Amino acid sequence: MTAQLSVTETPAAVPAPTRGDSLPTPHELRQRFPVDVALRERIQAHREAIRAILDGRDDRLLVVVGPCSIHDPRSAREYAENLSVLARRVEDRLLLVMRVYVEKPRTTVGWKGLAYDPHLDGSDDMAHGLAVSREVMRDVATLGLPVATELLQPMVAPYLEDLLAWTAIGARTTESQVHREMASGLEAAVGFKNATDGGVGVAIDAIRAAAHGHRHFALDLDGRAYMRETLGNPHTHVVLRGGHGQPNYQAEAVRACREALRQAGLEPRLMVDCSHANSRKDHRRQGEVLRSVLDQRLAGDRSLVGVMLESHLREGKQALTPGALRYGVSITDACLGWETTEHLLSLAAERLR
Ligand SMILES: O=C[C@H](O)[C@H](O)COP(=O)(O)O
Ligand SMILES: C=C(OP(=O)(O)O)C(=O)O
Repeated sequence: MTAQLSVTETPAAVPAPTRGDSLPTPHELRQRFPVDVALRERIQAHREAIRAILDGRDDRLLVVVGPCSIHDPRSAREYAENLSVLARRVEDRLLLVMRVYVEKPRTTVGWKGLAYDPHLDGSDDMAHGLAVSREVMRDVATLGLPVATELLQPMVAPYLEDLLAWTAIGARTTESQVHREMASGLEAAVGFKNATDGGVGVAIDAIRAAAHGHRHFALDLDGRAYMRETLGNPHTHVVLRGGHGQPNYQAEAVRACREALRQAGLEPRLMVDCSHANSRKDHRRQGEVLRSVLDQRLAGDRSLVGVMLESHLREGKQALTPGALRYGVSITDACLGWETTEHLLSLAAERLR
């Protein structure tokens, strides 16, 4: 017999999603913030420099460094100016790439980044968010710095990817087929983070999947759906970021990952994220992790091709309290301050000389 619902048990109606504002197409934003020939060549040179490090043709250390998230274009530009000066000072031993992270993956909910909510007030002015994200990235690249970001929402990629020299696929999306497909068609090198539980296997699977060509659903520069055919991206690597509060930057964990890569028939190349679970979310510990990576490199481990640091103008983090934000302080994960960052990277270059 069919169960009857009494009047009081009427199921609640599921609210239909509402249609918000239209967004500009990637083509429109590329026209508004164009990349001229000189800048395009510079970005290509940045990509090539990163590929050379990954291929072992350049023995410098790749350093992806910058704010956990960009929330204020002015402080991002000031940070980029500082970093570009430092980049020139250490360029003989380090290739500095700036984190310009405009999308944030959240464990549950929270502010999702500049591209989503540029006014930091829940108004989610995404049209402006995309524009300001592209503008900041272009400014950073114009200063001569290679740009890194995490690509989270595949629809966002066509708005930004011509500006990117290095891309992360985050711990929460490394296992996603959609992200592996996207990575397989990027010109920039891609770092796949290990999973949030510390599992490295998903990042190794991701490298194999992204190395393949794919046909997948995508949007073109005019926002039309199409079938995208990719050739596969051979310039990818694992990023060890620790998991569930346990670090995985120490020699034993690095050796285990290197072996797993070899067994999968892949080049052993790794980046260590000095933040996240590797610092146990204490930004002050990032220096310790960096020192360990340098010790391992100097002891002969050439599989360690890069490090990542979360750093802003000022140390720590702050709650997102509209109208009461301190300039240059992260509103997502806690970061190293500029002076400490400069000191650590100057020392790192000195040790590698
Ligand atoms: O890198 C930033 C955070 O670790 C990541 O976005 C998750 O943040 P949440 O756990 O605060 O949501
Ligand atoms: C979100 C990030 O890292 P993960 O994916 O490792 O948590 C990040 O680097 O900003």
